[in-house]
Amino acid sequence: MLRICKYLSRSEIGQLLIGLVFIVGQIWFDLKLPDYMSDITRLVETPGSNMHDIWVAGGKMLLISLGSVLCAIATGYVAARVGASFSQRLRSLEFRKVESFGPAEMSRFSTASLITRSTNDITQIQMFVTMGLLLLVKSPIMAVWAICKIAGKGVDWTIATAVAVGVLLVIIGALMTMVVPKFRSMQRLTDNINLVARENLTGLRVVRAYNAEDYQQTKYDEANKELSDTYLFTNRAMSVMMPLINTVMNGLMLAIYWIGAYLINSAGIQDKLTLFSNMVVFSSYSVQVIMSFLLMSMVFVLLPRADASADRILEVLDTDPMVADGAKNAAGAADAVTTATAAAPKGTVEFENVSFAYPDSREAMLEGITFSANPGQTVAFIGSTGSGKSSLVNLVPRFYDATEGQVLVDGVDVRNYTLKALRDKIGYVPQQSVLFKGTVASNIRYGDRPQDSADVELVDTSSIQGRRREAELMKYANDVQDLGDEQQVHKAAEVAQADEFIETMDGTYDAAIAQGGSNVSGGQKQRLSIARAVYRHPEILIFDDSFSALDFKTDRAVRDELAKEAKDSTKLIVAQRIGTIMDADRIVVLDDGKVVGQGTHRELLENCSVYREIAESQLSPDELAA
Ligand SMILES: Nc1ncnc2c1ncn2[C@@H]1O[C@H](COP(=O)(O)OP(=O)(O)OP(=O)(O)O)[C@@H](O)[C@H]1O
Repeated sequence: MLRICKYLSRSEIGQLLIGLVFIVGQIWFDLKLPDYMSDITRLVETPGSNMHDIWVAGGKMLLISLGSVLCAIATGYVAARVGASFSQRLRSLEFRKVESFGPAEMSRFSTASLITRSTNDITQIQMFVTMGLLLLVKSPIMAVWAICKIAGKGVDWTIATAVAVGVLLVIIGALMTMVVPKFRSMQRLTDNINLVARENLTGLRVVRAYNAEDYQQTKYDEANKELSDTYLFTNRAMSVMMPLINTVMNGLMLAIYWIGAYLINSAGIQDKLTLFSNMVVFSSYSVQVIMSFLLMSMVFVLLPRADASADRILEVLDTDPMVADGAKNAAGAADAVTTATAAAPKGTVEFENVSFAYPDSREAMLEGITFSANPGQTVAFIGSTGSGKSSLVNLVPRFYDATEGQVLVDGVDVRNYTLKALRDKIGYVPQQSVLFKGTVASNIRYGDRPQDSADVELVDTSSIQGRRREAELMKYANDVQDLGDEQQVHKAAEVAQADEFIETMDGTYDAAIAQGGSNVSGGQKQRLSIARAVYRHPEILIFDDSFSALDFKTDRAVRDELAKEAKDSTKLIVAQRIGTIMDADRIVVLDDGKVVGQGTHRELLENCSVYREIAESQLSPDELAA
């Protein structure tokens, strides 16, 4: 928990210190009250006291109570402010970190867990900062202060209070031993329930089609029951805490008055009044002592969960992605990039004896891959399912790094580029098209522009200047989003053969796209994904089986348009259909992670048996002979 505090900003630490002053003020006011109570008791008991003096003492008590309330409000205000801005920063930091993660880190954490970590876990931290941190500070100060106030006012009463505190500590200790491990497991169970719910929602159609609702329901019920049982256990255990503490508190009162009665009874007439007044004061302070332990026990309820959450958040924040920024790896990478870029023509892609194994696998998936693609050329990859085509093209934008050999773009090892510089050169169309909630146009002009900076500034929203800066940045981001060049958006859609169906949509380019593109067809999604890549005018276009959902005619039309409009871009195309790639300048045939043939369609038909088999299974004898 302490480690996460290093993410507190200076202004937040300052505000917490101000909060501390208010807490001390509140305690001072609270502990001042019994003094006036004692005065009033003495005045009431003393024959001939002036009524005016009692009113004055009562008035002071009221003012002191008001002071305590004001301090409590101020403390709550400061704590809420710090809690909100701190959790906002943690969420932003976690989001940034997750954005830098590659597939390896994503599979290590799982999407469901990352969502819980940036929502539920951060809420635990926020709750702790807003409530727990103050209690953590307040309760010991209050306990020590109250004990100092009663020290020396009566040995018997002090012993009774010490016994009550001892009993209280045993109760709290026993309860905490039972519930803390459960509190810790709660976050993991929340992950689990998110995982099951997410899987069910994303696979809803399959679940329905296979009548698997009962199966999913059982899975969800199991996860749900486990979480509910844990909640129930902890809440039941905690529900006995309050009555027990109340019993201890009432028992202590009883003991103080009982002891008091004995003491007053056996005291001389002149000491009776002092003893009585001491007893009243003592009982008030002992309540404060017990209250401070009660507050401490509340801290123990919040702390274990916040502590577990802090560990989970830090686990994400401390993870360095396997694919690191080039500038960090190689000193002077920027120079290397500039020099090499000047030397090699833009858009060159070379694989030099590249081997690759997935992080969780010992066997190499790709072995000894060597080929090159010159600017403007189309290089296609074909091979049976699982032969490693996607794994190969994924090495260019560095979703993974080669385990051996080198992948070079424009003559420079991709590991030497900053990720932004490298990815600015690339337009990537994934195997499964991904669209984002927004409009058709916002999906086509999606992404950073090359001139944009790599990182958005992380502002400190705990200060007024920070919140102003945040508003400015958000306004800028919104303005920039609306800026895209309309003509280029239309042109990209034309190249991807998406313009026709966009024109028929309600609102055309401003038509709404639902989350994940669920309101357009698979082929339409693919075309919009292609348009998004084309819009960037990148040096290198990567199509990972991106024509599979297109009919033959559209497939042909897209390739013709690409040849015209993106003639300067190097195109790497992964495909299953021979028809899609037979015009490519070079076709690389993969089998079980190795290159088994390279050349043009004609050359491969003659000298690559794997290619010939694929071709014969897809083309008619006339087409083969053509
Ligand atoms: N993230 C991963 N972790 C471990 N192994 C993986 C991962 N992704 C793919 N593989 C394995 O790598 C092999 C090649 O997968 P890849 O997706 O590159 O094949 P592909 O040729 O593109 O197949 P397809 O034509 O079906 O898309 C497969 O055997 C697959 O099981």
